[in-house]
Amino acid sequence: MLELDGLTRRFGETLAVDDVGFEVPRGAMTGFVGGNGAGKTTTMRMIMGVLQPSAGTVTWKGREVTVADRRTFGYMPEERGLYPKQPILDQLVYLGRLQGRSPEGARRSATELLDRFGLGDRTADKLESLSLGNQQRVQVVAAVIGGPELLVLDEPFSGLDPVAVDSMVDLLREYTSQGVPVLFSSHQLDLVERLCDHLVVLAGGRVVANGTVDDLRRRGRVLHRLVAGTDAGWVRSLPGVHVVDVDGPTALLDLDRPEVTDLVLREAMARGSVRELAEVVPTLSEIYREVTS
Ligand SMILES: Nc1ncnc2c1ncn2[C@@H]1O[C@H](COP(=O)(O)OP(=O)(O)OP(=O)(O)O)[C@@H](O)[C@H]1O
Repeated sequence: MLELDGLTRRFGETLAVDDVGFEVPRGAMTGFVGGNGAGKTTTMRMIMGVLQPSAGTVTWKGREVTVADRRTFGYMPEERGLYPKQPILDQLVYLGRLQGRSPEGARRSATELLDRFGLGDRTADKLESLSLGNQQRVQVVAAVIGGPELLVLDEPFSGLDPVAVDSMVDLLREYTSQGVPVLFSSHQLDLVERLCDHLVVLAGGRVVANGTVDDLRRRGRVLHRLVAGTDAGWVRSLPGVHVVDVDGPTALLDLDRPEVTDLVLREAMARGSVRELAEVVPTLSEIYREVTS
């Protein structure tokens, strides 16, 4: 498990990362979200040792992370790390060797991974000759080529088409199923909602939410949708009911207490039929807006 504690980074007057603490558990996918400039990249750079923290610690497997530990981490930096003018396979083999793989092992893994991403016939091409999405796929291969114990990926899904997203998701799930903790940043909340076991939301350099997606949903405001047989305007007069919206027979309600659901149901039945009375659980986008506003 990776743990950050009190991690802080200043750039002159700018407090880019402010007392950030969270865990990236084993075998789980942790989504790292936040608006532009929230501090995600700076945090990831401190995890990887590319930037020194102004304060705080990064702990790996219960002790302060070392240079040797970081060699076992797979990293996909925001600025991407590969050389545009070098052949793809050569670079990947080189990186694999830097991370302790044998030349044959690195070549075999790189070829298999490139095949998987549909790039098996491009191995001798220069990186710059690939489309941006395909370059991105190669960058991910570079992050995993050493057989990482932890993956830190800065916006790995940006610019990928849906097929490439699915290949990447499958690949990352293979790592989490082997126990590898994965931390990735993204602005694509639908994807984060689909993928993540665990979520950390950053705003203005601080952690404003941290937990499983289900936890955060439960903490959000759960509304109820009533679809009555006829106009539902009468709900306005019920005690304990705050009407968010009424449109003909459909009403969106904020109830004071769970028991108020029974009252709404009884009243609706007494006035005719009830087509639906259901909880409306907030989406991740709604929770995100709430915690970052
Ligand atoms: N090298 C640097 N020198 C000065 N300020 C920096 C530096 N790197 C980052 N910052 C500032 O730190 C803050 C956090 O930036 P960071 O890149 O970590 O955010 P981010 O959440 O990754 O944003 P984005 O989603 O736009 O990539 C910003 O105000 C940024 O301008």
